[in-house]
Amino acid sequence: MEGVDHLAHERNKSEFDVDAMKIVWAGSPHAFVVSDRISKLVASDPGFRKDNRSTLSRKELFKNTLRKAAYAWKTIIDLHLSEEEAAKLRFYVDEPAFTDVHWGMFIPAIKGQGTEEQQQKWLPLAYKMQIIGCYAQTELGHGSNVQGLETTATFDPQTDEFIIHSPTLTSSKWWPGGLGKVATHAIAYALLIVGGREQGVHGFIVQLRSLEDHSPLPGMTVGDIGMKFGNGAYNAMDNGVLRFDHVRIPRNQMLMRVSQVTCEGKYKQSDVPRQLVYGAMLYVRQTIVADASCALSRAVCIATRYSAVRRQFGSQNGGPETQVIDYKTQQSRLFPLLASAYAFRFVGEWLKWLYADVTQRLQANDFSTLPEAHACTAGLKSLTTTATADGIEECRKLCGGHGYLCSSGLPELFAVYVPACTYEGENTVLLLQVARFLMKTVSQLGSSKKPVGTIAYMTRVEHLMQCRCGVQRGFAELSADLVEAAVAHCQLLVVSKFIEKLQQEIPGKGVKQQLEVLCNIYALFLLHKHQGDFLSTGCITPKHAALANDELRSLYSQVRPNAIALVDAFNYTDHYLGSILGCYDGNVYPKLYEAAWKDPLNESVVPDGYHQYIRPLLKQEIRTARL
Ligand SMILES: CCCCCCCCCC/C=C\CCCCCCC/C=C/C(=O)SCCNC(=O)CCNC(=O)[C@H](O)C(C)(C)COP(=O)(O)OP(=O)(O)OC[C@H]1O[C@@H](n2cnc3c(N)ncnc32)[C@H](O)[C@@H]1OP(=O)(O)O
Ligand SMILES: Cc1cc2nc3c(=O)[nH]c(=O)nc-3n(C[C@H](O)[C@H](O)[C@H](O)COP(=O)(O)OP(=O)(O)OC[C@H]3O[C@@H](n4cnc5c(N)ncnc54)[C@H](O)[C@@H]3O)c2cc1C
Repeated sequence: MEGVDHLAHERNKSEFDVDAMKIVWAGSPHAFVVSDRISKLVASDPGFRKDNRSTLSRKELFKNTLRKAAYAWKTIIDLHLSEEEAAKLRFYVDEPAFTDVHWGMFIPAIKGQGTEEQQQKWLPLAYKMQIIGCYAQTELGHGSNVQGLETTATFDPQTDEFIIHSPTLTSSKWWPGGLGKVATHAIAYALLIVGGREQGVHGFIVQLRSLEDHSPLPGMTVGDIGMKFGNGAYNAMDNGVLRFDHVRIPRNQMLMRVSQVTCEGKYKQSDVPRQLVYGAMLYVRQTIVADASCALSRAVCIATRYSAVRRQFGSQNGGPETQVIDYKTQQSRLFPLLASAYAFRFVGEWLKWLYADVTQRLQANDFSTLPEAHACTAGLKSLTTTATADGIEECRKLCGGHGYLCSSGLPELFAVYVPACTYEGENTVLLLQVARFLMKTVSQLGSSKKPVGTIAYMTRVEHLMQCRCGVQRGFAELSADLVEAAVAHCQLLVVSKFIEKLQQEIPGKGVKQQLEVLCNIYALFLLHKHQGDFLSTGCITPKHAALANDELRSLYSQVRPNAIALVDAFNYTDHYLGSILGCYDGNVYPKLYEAAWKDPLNESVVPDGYHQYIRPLLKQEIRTARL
């Protein structure tokens, strides 16, 4: 039935002010207004249609992405959108594209690592998209180990230039988004060699393609690396390969905020720590954490709405069957994910604040909080992306067979999302960074250097004081356990930031109560999942574990009547959700039925290939047919 809200009875059950929750989710009334307006603008514009993506060939998909990116840019200019509105537009267009890396990595790298002069020269061009940049760090042979990169940048004092070269096959740049077919420029990372001495990896601005006809400049071999996981999905992005053959660039194209090379060939290090070369990664990891809550909430919204529509078993006297959302097993799989989506939202908000704080300090040459910011961005990026990728897949299973259809939106969401566990730092490698930071802190316990901020709790953990002398030994041997410790530390961060959020004033009838329920679910679910660790370390008793489990069940019952309203609070349009199972009105079956007939296979009743392959088989003519 068109126009009927099949989930109205669910919405009527809710016990809190959904509009007020929408503002909490968006972050502020202003953020809500912007997000709401831009999401509707994108949804209502046929230029941003995306429902046909899964049936396009790679070339069609890519060209369509180019068209959309150009159209989005035109929209931004025509409507005079602010940077905030433009970023929302990119978000709701919902398609990975070269523009993400241009705005998300190329520009931040120049801002963070370029001198004032370099920023003045390059940023205006980049902001107007008169040049399009990518971030070329990873190589065929080296991704995680940045110090192991093989591309060289050798200074030639005769010409005042760097010679950028790929000495081996494994030194070919491999993976950078936008590099394959679009970018005109790259921030290329290379081992700096000055006067025959290696000075570590640095970033260089390198022009790749002609600004006249887009052909690669002399000395560049560049192309796309090929199809990736999932049809459609991340294949809209032209991840690329690039080889340099003694490419010369002017000396002033080395990003020189951290260190400089003079025209006489002297290498000078400023007071700025070398780690700032990694600054763009710090920035992107922080945005990835914020994005995790979006991806997870989207999957949870689909699975929750569909779970309220779907009925199986339990019919009494010919009445309707039971909504699957009423099964305790469904609730125990779904509601912790709902709670996680909210938890990641708030920790993402906090991380944004932390990032802004560290950036401000860095500008004032205060580098004291950089290690903590690195540990937090790395650890939370790892934790939230792993949980989100797993959560999306769980949501697909929660939708049963229909979840496997592309029209559920979940396969594509998973395929687009799952590389977040690898890019911007492989998740285990990042957890090892957190472990290193934690172990360093433990080794300093008892000294005059008191842990502050997110590690202040360590002084209160007596057990840590006892093991501090042994922590410098056996890091590699114990790394699997240390990674678990790093996860636990990050979980503590997520829980504590959720609790801090609840200590703020939160207006709206019943809103705070709902958030308290979700916070308790998040914390108790973790306790339940890791109860073996809690019990074996004596942190809780078996009685505590049983109580936690009882409490969880009671909390699930409290969420149940509010579940649909809690996902409505994400305020996602049907366009953004891209899912028949998750559509706002819950009118799932007619929409699924209708969509099936739009599949290209159904364009003809008798399929192409019938006369060639099916008929000969049926007629037992297969041995004589030319296949
Ligand atoms: C107006 C219009 C507007 C339109 C708007 C549109 C908006 C669009 C916006 C889009 C926004 C965002 C979207 C982004 C899109 C993202 C797409 C994703 C694309 C993917 C890109 C990539 O993957 S890039 C490549 C990433 N690569 C990695 O992450 C490599 C991982 N490896 C590392 O980071 C390091 O090598 C490693 C951390 C493993 C270091 O290992 P190690 O060798 O042991 O360490 P060293 O190098 O020696 O370093 C030693 C010390 O440095 C510390 N440290 C390391 N990293 C950092 C860091 N980042 N910050 C600070 N400190 C760091 C380390 O801990 C050591 O410290 P110590 O004290 O010595 O122990
Ligand atoms: C979709 C996508 C987009 C990307 N975009 C870009 C881009 O725009 N620009 C760019 O420069 N790069 C990009 N990358 C590359 C990405 O940053 C790297 O793939 C990532 O950093 C992981 O490095 P790797 O591939 O070398 O993995 P590896 O390090 O080879 O990982 C393989 C395995 O080894 C393990 N491992 C590695 N080191 C250790 C260790 N020290 N201890 C224990 N275990 C270890 C890992 O945990 C993992 O299980 C992209 C990648 C993808 C998938």
